[in-house]
Parts: sequence; C-alpha cells; structure tokens
Amino acid sequence: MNDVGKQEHKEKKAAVILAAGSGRRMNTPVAKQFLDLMGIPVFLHSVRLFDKIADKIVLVTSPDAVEYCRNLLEKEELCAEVIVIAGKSERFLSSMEGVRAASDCDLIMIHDAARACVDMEVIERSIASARIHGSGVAAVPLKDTVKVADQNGMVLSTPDRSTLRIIQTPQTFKHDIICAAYDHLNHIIETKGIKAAGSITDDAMVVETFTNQKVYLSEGSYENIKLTTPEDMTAAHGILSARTREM
Ligand SMILES: Nc1ccn([C@@H]2O[C@H](COP(=O)(O)OP(=O)(O)OP(=O)(O)O)[C@@H](O)[C@H]2O)c(=O)n1
Ligand SMILES: C[C@](O)(CO)[C@H](O)COP(=O)(O)O
Repeated sequence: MNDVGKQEHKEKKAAVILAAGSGRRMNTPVAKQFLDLMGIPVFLHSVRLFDKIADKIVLVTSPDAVEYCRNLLEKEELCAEVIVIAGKSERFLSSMEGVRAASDCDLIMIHDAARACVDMEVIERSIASARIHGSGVAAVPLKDTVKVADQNGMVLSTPDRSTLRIIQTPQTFKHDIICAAYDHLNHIIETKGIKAAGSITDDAMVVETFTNQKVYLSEGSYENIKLTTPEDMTAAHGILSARTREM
C-alpha cells in the first residue's frame, strides 16, 4: 500500500522474442534460430535469459515451428508465463503480433532470437532507459569509418562517425508508446496495403515513423552480435565459451 492507501501497481514486463525469420543469409537447411549453439537451439539462449527478468515471454516463431517450440519450452523450468505464437512474413509483422500478445504488460522488450549473446546488463540498461524516457534501444558506437557510395563504387561522402550508432535489440518501450505505434502502422497497412509501410527494419523505426515520441538509445554491447551469416556462429561460440570459462 502507498501513503494514500491505494494498492501499488507492480510493473509487468514482457519479452517478445522474435524467431520467425527464414535465416536466408545463414544458408543452412534449418533456420538459424533452431541451429545448435553450445548444446541448445539458438532461440533458447534468449528465452532462458529473459526468463530471469520478464513476467511474460512471447515467443514468435514460424507457423510450422509453433508445436516444436511449445514442446521444447514445456520441458524447461521457466518462471515467466510463456506463450508461443506464429509470426508473419516480415520482421515488423512478427513484431506486431508479439506486441499484441504482450499488450497486458507495462514494459515490452522486443528482442531478436538471433542475438543469442545478449547479456543481462544490456537488458537492464534498456529497461532503465524505457522507465525514464519511454524507450531504450540497445546501441553501440561505430568502430569503423563509413562511406556513402554510388552503384559504381564511387565514394559520395563520409558521414561524421560520432553521430552514427549500430542498433541492436532488446528495444524496450512503455506499453502505450509501442502499442500506439503498431496500431497506427496496422491502420496504414489495412487502409493502404503493406507497401505503404515502407521498409521497416526495427521497432524503434515504427515509433519514430508512426508516433511523435522521441526514441532513446541505451548502451548495448559489441558482444551482442546478430547471427546473420555462417561466421557469426563461430564468433557466438567464442563469446559464449569465454563467458562459461569466466564462471
Ligand atoms: N518475418 C520475420 C523475419 C525475422 N524475424 C526474426 O527477427 C530477427 C532478426 O531478423 P534477421 O536476422 O534478419 O533474420 P531473418 O529474416 O531470419 O534472416 P534473413 O534476412 O537472412 O533471411 C530474427 O531473430 C528473426 O527470426 C521474425 O521473427 N519474423
Ligand atoms: C532489429 C535489428 O536487429 C537491429 O539491429 C535489425 O535491424 C534487424 O535485422 P535485419 O537484418 O535488418 O532484419
């Protein structure tokens, strides 16, 4: 109870874990989120970690993998409420499904299952930023020089690197912000068709484009790589093995 005698509202946190992609660039017979990484499927690394902090986990996977994931997660001793739902053809559509399923929560953390090396510090910083600013999008400064080039490989310009960030997940938002953003996007798709959505590569972009809310970055980690091409599996194995040795 607080000092005016009202029941304190306990913050409810959801983790939406996106695992419905086809992993085209990994070029393996099994989609990358189901590949073995240190003895367990890639997506399970994120599920186990977010289970330490989330009240609810929404795993979004491909329609033909829903049963497989449900069976696998039933055998895990997870503390959070866990639901497994089917994703869609684009990341932002899978995310929209996940956000809907998590809409009973106050904070919604959206995370790529392909970022299996995320750590708790990154997650906590993303949550802390969302509590203060409404959003916390994990990001790191660029280490390399970036150039804008034309199709012939001729350099057009060199952007000021200090203004650029590499964007990761988790991307955490207060409920009202992310739900309003996806509701607006859904309305546009329903009225104008999917092409009107344009090219959306992350959830922050949905908030930037379809609300007047500012998006805030939180400190990510250079170890929080996205498993995209085959050499990323070797790197992830190295990162996770080093952590196991440190323990
Ligand atoms: N329709 C989609 C596409 C992607 N994702 C998820 O979003 C994350 C980031 O996407 P990306 O790394 O691009 O995965 P894929 O789309 O699977 O990879 P590719 O573009 O190489 O096919 C992944 O965890 C992926 O499973 C999803 O849930 N639904
Ligand atoms: C959301 C994301 O992981 C941020 O880095 C990324 O934009 C999604 O991956 P994609 O390769 O653009 O689908």
